[in-house]
Amino acid sequence: MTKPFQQHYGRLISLSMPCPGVSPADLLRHARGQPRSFWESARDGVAFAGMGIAVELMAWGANRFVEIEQQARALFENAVMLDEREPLAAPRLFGGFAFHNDFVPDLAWADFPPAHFVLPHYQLVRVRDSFWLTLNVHAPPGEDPRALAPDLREALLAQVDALQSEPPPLPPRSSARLAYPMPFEQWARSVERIVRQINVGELKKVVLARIAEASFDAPVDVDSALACLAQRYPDTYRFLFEPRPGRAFFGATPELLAQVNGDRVTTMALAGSIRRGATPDEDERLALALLDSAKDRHEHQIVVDEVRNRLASLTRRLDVGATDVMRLSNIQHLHTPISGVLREPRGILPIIATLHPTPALGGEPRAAAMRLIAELEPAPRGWYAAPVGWIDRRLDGQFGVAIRSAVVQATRAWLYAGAGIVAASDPQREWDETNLKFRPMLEGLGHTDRHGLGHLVGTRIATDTTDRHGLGHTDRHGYDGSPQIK
Ligand SMILES: C=C(O[C@H]1C=CC=C(C(=O)O)[C@@H]1O)C(=O)O
Repeated sequence: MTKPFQQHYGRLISLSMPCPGVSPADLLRHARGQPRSFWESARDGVAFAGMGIAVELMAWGANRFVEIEQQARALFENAVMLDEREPLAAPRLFGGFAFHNDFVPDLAWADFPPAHFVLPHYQLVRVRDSFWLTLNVHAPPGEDPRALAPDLREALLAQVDALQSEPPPLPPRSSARLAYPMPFEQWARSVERIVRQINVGELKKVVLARIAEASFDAPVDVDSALACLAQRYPDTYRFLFEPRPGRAFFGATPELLAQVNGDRVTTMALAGSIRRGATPDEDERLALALLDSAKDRHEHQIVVDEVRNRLASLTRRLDVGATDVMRLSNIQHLHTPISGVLREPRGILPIIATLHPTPALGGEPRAAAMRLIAELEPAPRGWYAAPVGWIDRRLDGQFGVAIRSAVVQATRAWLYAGAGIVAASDPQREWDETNLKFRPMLEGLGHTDRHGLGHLVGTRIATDTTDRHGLGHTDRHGYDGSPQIK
């Protein structure tokens, strides 16, 4: 595998230099009209943006995780770093996977193969207050990489210069026309069918999703949408994958699928939801109701148990933290942090392959839930609810679960939202919950917030099942925009 790949592509060479004053958002604006990628992590203050494509990796079918791993290994094995000053500026692949193993791209997803990663030609990283630009190229086979260094440095300097100029203005936004192709009656029938199958013991849980279709008079302005999501949903992972101009998948997900750094793995269970309150008191009452809800606890515990089971044989230590409430502007979720030490560190991809889809997005048992999802959902999920993120040279990386997301084709966008169905689910409540989950992307796309919750910025309150006094923190830190309390 390694050899043919390298013969075909030559050898990867990377060079970085500081790029003061140019943010990842600026790079994206300069890169309009080219392939673009973006990742901003909720918790560690690091953001990446990519422009152009130096290398792309693709794979199909159930084996797509292994094939991307092999291709990434081959790409990075003999890579030459001409500069090693800022580790986060080292080359990184950005991309993601389709939800279903047998996904065949169609309609909305025409430009999204079942697995697709790009190494950007130019890659910018923000690390706290500093900015680094990296140039990734392939030396033709046989070429001495170091001999190319002076030319590459010159090209990189010219790019830093170009990026330091004013980015082009954002176009005016046009308002969305919305359509929801699945009528409530169909949703209700599907929920009832899942509940029946749960009641006869065939299943424990299935996550059912639906779509909102938005159309605009002008091309969808992803840059403004990402800026709005960063402001309104700071406690999320924001991502953009735009392999062709105007063909984009983007979102602001609160859910980390996995992060691997050497032998450390971090993940979470996120399932069980309730709305935000209109006042701090109501908000707190709702958080307590969520923690007390047998239905939501059960829905959540299925995810915790399954993540624990799947990671058990891969880890020599696994810590499941206390369940707390994650608060986002639109919704509150039950959340359990999970972390561990891997027996055999082999990077992020085997972990992703093991975890995807967790019962927060698929169901339990997995195979039966996946069959039912394919049968009941009229349109394919594409990359919705699947892993999206980045892979570094060591094959470590960070992947979110691509929920609170939309796929864009020029003037149209398809938004996705799902809800976990368990025995005690009520069709109307689950439908309302998906409406709450559509809200971030609708806001991002310029649809106004009619529910007046604009003042509630993402916070998290610390609680556990036995000791709820952590809820008191909201009084002191509540609605002031602080990204996280813990
Ligand atoms: C499937 C989605 O959310 C998942 C993540 C958090 C809470 C969920 C729930 O309560 O149903 C879902 O499992 C979605 O946002 O489309």
